[in-house]
Amino acid sequence: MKILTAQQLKRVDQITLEKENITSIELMERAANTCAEWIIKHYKTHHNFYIFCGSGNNGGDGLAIARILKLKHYIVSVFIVSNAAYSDEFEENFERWQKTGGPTKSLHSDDDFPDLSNKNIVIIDALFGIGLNREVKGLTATLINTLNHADNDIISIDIPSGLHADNNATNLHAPIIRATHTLTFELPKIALLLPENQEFSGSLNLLSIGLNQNAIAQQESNYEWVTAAYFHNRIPKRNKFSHKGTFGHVKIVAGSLGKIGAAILSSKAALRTGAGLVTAEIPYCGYTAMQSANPEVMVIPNGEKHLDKRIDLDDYHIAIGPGIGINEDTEKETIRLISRTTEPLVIDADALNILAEHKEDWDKIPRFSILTPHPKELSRWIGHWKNDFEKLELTANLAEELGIYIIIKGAYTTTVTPKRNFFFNSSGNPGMATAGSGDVLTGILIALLAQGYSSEISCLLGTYLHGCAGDLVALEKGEPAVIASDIIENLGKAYLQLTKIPQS
Ligand SMILES: NC(=O)C1=CN([C@@H]2O[C@H](COP(=O)(O)OP(=O)(O)OC[C@H]3O[C@@H](n4cnc5c(N)ncnc54)[C@H](O)[C@@H]3O)[C@@H](O)[C@H]2O)[C@@H](O)CC1
Ligand SMILES: Nc1ncnc2c1ncn2[C@@H]1O[C@H](COP(=O)(O)OP(=O)(O)O)[C@@H](O)[C@H]1O
Ligand SMILES: [K+]
Repeated sequence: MKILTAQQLKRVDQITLEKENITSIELMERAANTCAEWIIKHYKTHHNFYIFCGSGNNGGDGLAIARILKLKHYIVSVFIVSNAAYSDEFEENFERWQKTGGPTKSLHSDDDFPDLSNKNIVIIDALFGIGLNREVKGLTATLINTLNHADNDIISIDIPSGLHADNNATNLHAPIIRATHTLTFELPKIALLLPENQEFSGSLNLLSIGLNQNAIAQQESNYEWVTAAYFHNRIPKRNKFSHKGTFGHVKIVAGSLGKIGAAILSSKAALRTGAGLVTAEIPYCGYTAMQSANPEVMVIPNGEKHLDKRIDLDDYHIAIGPGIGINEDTEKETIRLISRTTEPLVIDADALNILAEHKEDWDKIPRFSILTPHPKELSRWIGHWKNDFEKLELTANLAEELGIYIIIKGAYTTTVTPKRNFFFNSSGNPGMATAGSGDVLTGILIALLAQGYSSEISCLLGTYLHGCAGDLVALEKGEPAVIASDIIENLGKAYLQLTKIPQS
């Protein structure tokens, strides 16, 4: 699903109106109904809503939501930041709201702000949507700060008011609503997916309002939101006569004294993702641990406590890095490895840290290799970034120059491609911020490459499956209890969910 700019979304709104022969008011009514449905479902015990409306169509949404909730017997009050000009849809919905007889207050100064000492009152923020294009100032700025200081839940409609939908980088210190939940229409807005804006959106909920899908597909965008739908028809069935050779031989080059667990996790994840054969090349000190934990894995010992010998290539699909540590010998062998193969590698953890120090060797990294840095590791490759857009641009420069894929790990893990496309992963949860969860991703990625998936699909499918398995664990055990081994154990279920193969 594409991620569009505010301007493109307005175009899509317009095409939807023409193609479906509906009015803007009718589309707004759809949007409001979907929001009201969500609110009623999630706030069963709250009966009192304060709805703050701006003068544009976001305010129009707020007024329509107010009416729908009022007609369902909730206690609703509307507050309008007074303005010289209101949009037509606002005017129409204001009239409809007034007919319900619900209370309305115009805000002319902060003396008009309501008392928010009752924490059970739920605030609905319909001040600004994606039409906002400059910093919020004056009374609305004061109102946003006041709402942020209250302890009430805030539900933002479409986007937290004050946030610029496309690029908020220069607006970070402006007044912006800090929502508990954001109900955004149809597609996520790019600003909602970037870590620098994390304090604003709260839980992000995508609500479909039936925008024209062809119109969305026609818009040019190199930002994509990856959901289960992306993989429809992209995961081939296993051939009845296939054998373990069909699904590739993975080699996990990993581990050092005290960090053998990383190698165990990556190897197991590769098996659970469907690699035909898995060999772990690890220091001898991990031999027994690996054989006991993963009897299916073959082991090639390399070094005593750390990797210090030449790594054989053979026909392996190789991932290198988890737990290898930073040691002179290991450094030498890592660089030797990238220089000797043209097959895509998965490069993670300390292999990333080692290579970050050897810029002169970067051009030896095989094309279409996959690098999996978390932001700290990434900064060793691209240096400091001023904002998240610059981070994406600098990463794309590197991906393009070296012809590689870079997976920036974190919430909404982002795959950056050599063609400068950015894929944001929709699955996963903060429970996955736990030791070894990145090692699991490495095993998944190399197993997908071994099975013949392209580097691009391996990145997208790998990050999606990883997140989906993490979500299944969180659902069952709660986010704090998620551990890397559980993610591995749920890879099968995640795969079944994605391919909808009935479980018998
Ligand atoms: N048919 C449609 O167009 C639909 C629109 N929808 C809603 O409409 C929203 C977009 O509405 P609009 O384009 O009217 O814009 P907004 O309601 O987001 O607000 C922008 C309005 O505020 C003014 N403004 C911009 N920056 C300002 C600032 N810093 N200080 C004060 N005023 C400022 C603009 O001139 C404009 O009047 C969406 O986010 C969504 O909530 C939804 O109802 C879906 C359907
Ligand atoms: N808040 C989050 N939401 C979703 N996924 C997350 C979050 N935090 C971390 N993750 C995922 O967990 C993994 C952590 O990897 P990494 O930092 O390399 O951990 P480790 O080195 O312990 O294995 C990544 O795949 C990352 O995307
Ligand atoms: K809003």
